[in-house]
Amino acid sequence: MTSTLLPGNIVYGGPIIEREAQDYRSLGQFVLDKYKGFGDQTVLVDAVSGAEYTANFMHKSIVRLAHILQKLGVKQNDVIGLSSENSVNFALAMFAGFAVGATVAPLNVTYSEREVDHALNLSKPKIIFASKITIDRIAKVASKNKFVKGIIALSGSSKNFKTIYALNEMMDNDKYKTKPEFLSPVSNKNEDVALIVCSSGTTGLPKGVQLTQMNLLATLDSQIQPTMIPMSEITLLTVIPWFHAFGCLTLITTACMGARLVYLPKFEENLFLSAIEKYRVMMAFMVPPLMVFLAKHPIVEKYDLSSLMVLLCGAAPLSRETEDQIKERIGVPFIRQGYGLSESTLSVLVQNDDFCKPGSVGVLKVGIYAKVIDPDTGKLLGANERGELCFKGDGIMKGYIGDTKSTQTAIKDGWLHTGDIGYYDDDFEFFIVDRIKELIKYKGFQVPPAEIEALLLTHEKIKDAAVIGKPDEAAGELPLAFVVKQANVQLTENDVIQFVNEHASPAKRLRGGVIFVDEIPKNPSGKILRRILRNMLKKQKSKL
Ligand SMILES: Nc1ncnc2c1ncn2[C@@H]1O[C@H](COP(=O)(O)OP(=O)(O)OP(=O)(O)O)[C@@H](O)[C@H]1O
Ligand SMILES: O=C(O)[C@H]1CSC(c2nc3ccc(O)cc3s2)=N1
Ligand SMILES: [Mg+2]
Repeated sequence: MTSTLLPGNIVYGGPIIEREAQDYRSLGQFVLDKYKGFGDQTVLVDAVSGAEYTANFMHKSIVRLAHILQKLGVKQNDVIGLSSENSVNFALAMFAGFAVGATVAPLNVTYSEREVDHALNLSKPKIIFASKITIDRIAKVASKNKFVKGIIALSGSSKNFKTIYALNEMMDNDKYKTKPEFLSPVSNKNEDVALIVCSSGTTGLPKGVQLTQMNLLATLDSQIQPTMIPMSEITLLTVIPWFHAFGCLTLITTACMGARLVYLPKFEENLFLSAIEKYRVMMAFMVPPLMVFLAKHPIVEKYDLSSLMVLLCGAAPLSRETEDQIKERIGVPFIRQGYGLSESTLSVLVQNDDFCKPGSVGVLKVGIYAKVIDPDTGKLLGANERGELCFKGDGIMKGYIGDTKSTQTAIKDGWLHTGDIGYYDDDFEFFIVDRIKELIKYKGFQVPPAEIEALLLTHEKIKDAAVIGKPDEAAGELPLAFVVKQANVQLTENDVIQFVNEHASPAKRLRGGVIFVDEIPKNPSGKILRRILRNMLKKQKSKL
């Protein structure tokens, strides 16, 4: 599939050839029918317990839970919160929510009480599913928010809320005896919101991104394309949290494709590697910190990772050097980088066999339009010109919940303005430079921190790195690096500064200095938390 250039420098990924999901009455019905069709195939594997779940089991359990939700009074377009680590119950709760036509709002499990309160007040769920690691916090915050009527414990329990139901009791209780089938209500596909995902909160407070039934169904149609190997024979691995758009959408798409998805509730070095070995994983969903781990960590050598055919990486910048190191070290034949946002449902750009230049994020997916504009003047730019990336298409969100102002800034004439700077080359292959908000301004030069970070990661004594702008009266900002050393190595500030001087243009030199740290703060989807680094810098300065 090759992109085409439309009048006015608009690039188009081509039409979706086969419509299937979009013609369904609802997302919930589509998932139910798919699971039913996959019969006794194993579709989910818990890599910690080793438990395996068939599509029949999923179908039966979703039908039962959907009936239970109805008996608890959940109606079409009611909102259901979902706060859990990756687990089979997460999947059941979400798909049962879809089955009754509810809006599912996954919540980040690492949120503090204050953040949970913010997120709940965006989506205002009537019922919340919570697991043992989050239920106390959820219950406490829910008890202060009248719109929450009940909590369903996926595991664990809490005394902080009066109406708590235990999932396993309800699933076994005869009182809830149900029919073997469930008919999902017909949805108003362009209006009804299926999912509210929270954006990562990299640039401010997380926003509640509303994805409609159509956003999801059309995205499924663009994903479900014939593959060389039947999907039923493909084993995938994911550790990306399902509460995040990337994790959540990959769960939904793999469920509808009938692949075997091995999941981990959280990242643990040995478990991640042993799961690949044990289940002969062919494809894994990755974020850059996981890629750096595969490229650099000594224990990787102890495992047989020869089954790995494809690594799919997104959510933050991945350098070509890391890509090369992985290819060399473990011989994974294909690394496919993609680019997406919570606001775009899943990725809008992804590499394929024909378009996979090192460091690129690939080409437009079918159904997606793109344009690059000058962020200051709004002027349309052409090939090889850097500017703000904007996207249009069926996956673009309906808007941010309860925030018309931000929605109007983000979507203009149907175009999603991403806040990311990038360009496409003569083959319409895209490259991300950095976020507009994160560019360092040194004497009028725009310095992308991601580029210096990628360079630092090539240094064999550097385990991890992050770069920010240090405020400076004369120059505006000076690039400053936070560096994590590899274990037991000698490395000085001057070594790092010299290394960058040798390999980068003058504006990128680390004139702001180097700070050695034990760890780079990142969120669960692998994004560097620059706010925390800026605060660390401020504190250091006030100590001096
Ligand atoms: N392959 C990639 N390379 C570089 N950046 C990427 C890639 N994929 C995603 N991103 C970044 O992730 C962003 C989308 O992430 P997400 O929707 O999770 O929230 P966020 O933008 O980090 O947070 P918030 O919008 O709340 O500030 C994109 O705008 C882009 O900056
Ligand atoms: O579509 C794919 O094959 C994979 C390759 S990487 C990818 C995505 N990356 C992101 C990043 C942020 C986000 O909100 C969604 C996605 S999907 N999708
Ligand atoms: Mg964003």
